[in-house]
Amino acid sequence: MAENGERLRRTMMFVPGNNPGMIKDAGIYGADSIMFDLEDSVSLAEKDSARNLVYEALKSIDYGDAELVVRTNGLDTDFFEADVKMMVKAGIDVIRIPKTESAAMVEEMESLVADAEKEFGIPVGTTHLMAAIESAEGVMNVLEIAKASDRMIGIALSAEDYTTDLKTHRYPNGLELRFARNMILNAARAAGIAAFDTVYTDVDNVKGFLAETEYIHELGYDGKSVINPRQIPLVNQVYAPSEDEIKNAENVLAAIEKARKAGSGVISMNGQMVDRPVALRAERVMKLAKASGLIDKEGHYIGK
Ligand SMILES: CC(=O)SCCNC(=O)CCNC(=O)[C@H](O)C(C)(C)COP(=O)(O)OP(=O)(O)OC[C@H]1O[C@@H](n2cnc3c(N)ncnc32)[C@H](O)[C@@H]1OP(=O)(O)O
Ligand SMILES: O=C([O-])CC(=O)C(=O)O
Ligand SMILES: [Mg+2]
Repeated sequence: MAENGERLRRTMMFVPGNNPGMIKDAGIYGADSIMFDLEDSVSLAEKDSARNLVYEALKSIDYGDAELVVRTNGLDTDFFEADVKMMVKAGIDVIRIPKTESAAMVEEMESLVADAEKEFGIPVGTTHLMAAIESAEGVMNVLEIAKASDRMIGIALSAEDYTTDLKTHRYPNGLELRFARNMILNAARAAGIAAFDTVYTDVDNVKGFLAETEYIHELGYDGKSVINPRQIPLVNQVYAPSEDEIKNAENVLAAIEKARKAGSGVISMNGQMVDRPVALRAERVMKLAKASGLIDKEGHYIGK
């Protein structure tokens, strides 16, 4: 399984935990993170068999560099403890907590995960957590949720449940999600973790999906939960920097290096001030360019 820590998470693909075919092939589509779902895509009758299926897949299938995530059933269900135990035993990278409403819920999950790590001889702290924000209560408490544990790598908007809770539904312009999207992004940044946007369920609507992805990319989101492999290249396309952005980032990094050698933290580049935040943005552009296959080993633009 992949290392956690600072990594690109443009796409996190939901894979229903009761679907052997989808589970078997989930690694071939190039998702940055693969999320096996034991919660809402699995019927009550299939909860135990899905858990076993995902466990066996994690033990036997090579998913390459993808980060492996599982969405367990909720803390208030009869399946939650067994889900956590088996997924930790399988060595999952990240557990996605559904319908998170408070720091106490993250702490409860953390305690169970720590017990399982001890039981299975896994170093305590290995398994990371993320929280899905799916209700008004979750949005109002999002900062305490984001900061609730050192294991937290991200928080995600889950707009299907959230709009149901708000007594609205999803509209093409996304106005009903504005408050939650801004709250979640700001809480993630305040806590130093990743922010993921919600799924887009109208899988055949490429135009609508691209518009939503461009919007959350502009807001600053790290990436998006997706439900279908066809959505992966579309997200990657939006997150791929342009030639101009890459060349500018190269110049910024060269300029800041020149400044550093001269003992300064700031330099002028074609009349524009370059300092630390500009350099940090340039580094992120280069990281995305590399992931998008747009630069060579030396870090130079090689085109699309
Ligand atoms: C509100 C929530 O909780 S959302 C999260 C829970 N929901 C999910 O996890 C849904 C996951 N997605 C799916 O089940 C499906 O993609 C659907 C129902 C949305 C669309 O189904 P289809 O239109 O039949 O998919 P499509 O024709 O694009 O499938 C193409 C291929 O991709 C595979 N595929 C589709 N979705 C996924 C997926 N999420 N993970 C892995 N493989 C997938 C299919 O098995 C198919 O493979 P094949 O060509 O080898 O047969
Ligand atoms: O996390 C998601 O985007 C999917 C989900 O459960 C929801 O929208 O309620
Ligand atoms: Mg949900």
